Amino acid sequence: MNIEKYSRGYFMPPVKSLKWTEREYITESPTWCSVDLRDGNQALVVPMSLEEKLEYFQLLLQVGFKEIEVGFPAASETEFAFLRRLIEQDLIPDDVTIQVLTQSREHIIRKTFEALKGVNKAVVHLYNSTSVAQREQVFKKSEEEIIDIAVTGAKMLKKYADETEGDFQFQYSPESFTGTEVEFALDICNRVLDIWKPTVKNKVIINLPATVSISMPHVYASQIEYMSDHLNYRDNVILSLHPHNDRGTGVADAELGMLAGAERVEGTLFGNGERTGNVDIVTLALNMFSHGVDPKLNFENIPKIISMYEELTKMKVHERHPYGGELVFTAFSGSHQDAIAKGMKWREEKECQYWTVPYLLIDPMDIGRKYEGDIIRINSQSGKGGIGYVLQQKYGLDLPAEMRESFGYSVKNVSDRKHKELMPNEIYDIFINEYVNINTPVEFINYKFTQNDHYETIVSIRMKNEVHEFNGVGNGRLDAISNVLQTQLGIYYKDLVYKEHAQEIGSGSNAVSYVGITDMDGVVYWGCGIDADIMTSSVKALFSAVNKMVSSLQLPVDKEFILLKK
Ligand SMILES: CC(=O)SCCNC(=O)CCNC(=O)[C@H](O)C(C)(C)COP(=O)(O)OP(=O)(O)OC[C@H]1O[C@@H](n2cnc3c(N)ncnc32)[C@H](O)[C@@H]1OP(=O)(O)O
Ligand SMILES: CC(C)C(=O)C(=O)O
Repeated sequence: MNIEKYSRGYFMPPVKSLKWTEREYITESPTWCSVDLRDGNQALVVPMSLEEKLEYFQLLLQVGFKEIEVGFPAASETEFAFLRRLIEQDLIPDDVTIQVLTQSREHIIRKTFEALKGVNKAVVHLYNSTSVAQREQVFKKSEEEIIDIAVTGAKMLKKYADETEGDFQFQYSPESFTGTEVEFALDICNRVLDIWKPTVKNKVIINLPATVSISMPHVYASQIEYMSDHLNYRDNVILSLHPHNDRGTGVADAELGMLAGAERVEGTLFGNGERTGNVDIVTLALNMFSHGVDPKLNFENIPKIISMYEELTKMKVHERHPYGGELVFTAFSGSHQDAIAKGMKWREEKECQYWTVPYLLIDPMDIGRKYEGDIIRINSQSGKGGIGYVLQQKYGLDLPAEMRESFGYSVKNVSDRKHKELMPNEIYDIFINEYVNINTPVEFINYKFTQNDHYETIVSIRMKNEVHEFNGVGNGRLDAISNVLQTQLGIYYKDLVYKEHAQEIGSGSNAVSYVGITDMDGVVYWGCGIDADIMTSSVKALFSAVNKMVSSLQLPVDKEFILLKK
């Protein structure tokens, strides 16, 4: 690769400006300005139609934006008509301020104010490019001539605003700020401010865009801090950021920029915008949770926001997109699933105030995602914790820890062989087929018990189509039946373990029992019984475990019953 072709194209402030490094976190949310309908829209393959813009505008209102750049009215008929529609049909709520963008060219400014006629209030946003590259290559102008574009535009805005009814606030962006010498950017902004003379009542927005992000975020933060410290009329200036994401650091730029003194951020939903996009306001806003700060935007139903966004922009939210992506709350891998399942249980038991579940930055439910099917999904990388969690959450089956392990391997193997993710119903089917009410080759039919100082049983068992009755005794009922299996059928095992619970999910409320037995070589076999009757469920669990052992050891079953060598 031809690395000699590249070098740094940004400028550090003339004096080091690093106070932001000492601020640990953001203490309040900035003023958000959505530029979806302008910067986002201008980057779409097919910009939105008027009706689509109207629908998107409603979406932005629902999310809670109070400042919305609605377009570049001089750009096209649709842009112009959209603004007219908003004004004429009184679609702008009183607590929302719309914003429009204009170049510093008189016919464009005139058209912009024509489009604004009748508006109650609006931000009029003037820009011109200031970077070395743009001055030299695009405008072919000196610094003074570039300043003149800005100053002339600022004067024109003032003139047209004076001639037009409505409250107008002004915004200026030294476009391509990140490629501009910081002193020059400061000078041009101050020259514009001198024209507009901001007051407490009518503050001016100075917007410092990372039009193209060309440095690491700490450089941008230092540039912002320097500007914040040296701008004239600072108390009457709202310092705004407009990061793009060329280096993949749009969010970092915005966060460090806020630490450095910015009070406002322009961005878009899911980061739509020119090239790699504008900074993603969904991410920035939800990141506020990690500072314990209320972002004052409502993303309670992110699935609905995504579906509207995708429909209107024809863009896709990537599966790994922070917060919004389909897979961002999903763990496939075993150790993550195990930690999440334990963390969720801990949270339930301890009634924790703060969200601390491992691997999950926020509670997915807070943004309209669900636990079921979202958090833990199963493939060949999964483990017993996650697989057990799915069975428990979806089907109310709380397997003993040791059984989870053995079942976990069965499920992983199926997923590995089939080379696919397994859905909860497939996992359930594997469980039912492998463990529940297994009745071949030794089929449990029924039992009777009598109780003295011990239990006596008569148990009916079918083998090879013939039903036999056996008598047995034991300390408990399950023990009595287990003794029949061992002493009369010759199916020997040891270390019987047992667990049961009510199945609260699904139809009816069945009892679920789990039995583990160990053969003479130390191999453990598990079975499960599900039945309306708790005793029957435990007997079925025992027979299931026994049948698994008989089948695995290929023990002969005939009229003479099973004769074990050991
Ligand atoms: C970083 C950003 O996102 S900035 C916003 C960019 N958005 C858009 O461009 C979308 C909407 N734009 C448009 O529809 C059109 O570009 C219009 C209507 C604004 C202007 O259209 P046109 O005049 O036909 O074409 P074009 O945009 O190519 O104009 C370029 C001219 O404007 C000048 N120019 C560009 N930006 C500015 C500015 N901010 N202020 C003053 N002049 C400017 C250029 O130097 C060039 O001048 P030249 O003709 O002397 O060479
Ligand atoms: C108009 C300005 C703010 C812009 O969109 C940019 O610089 O990216």
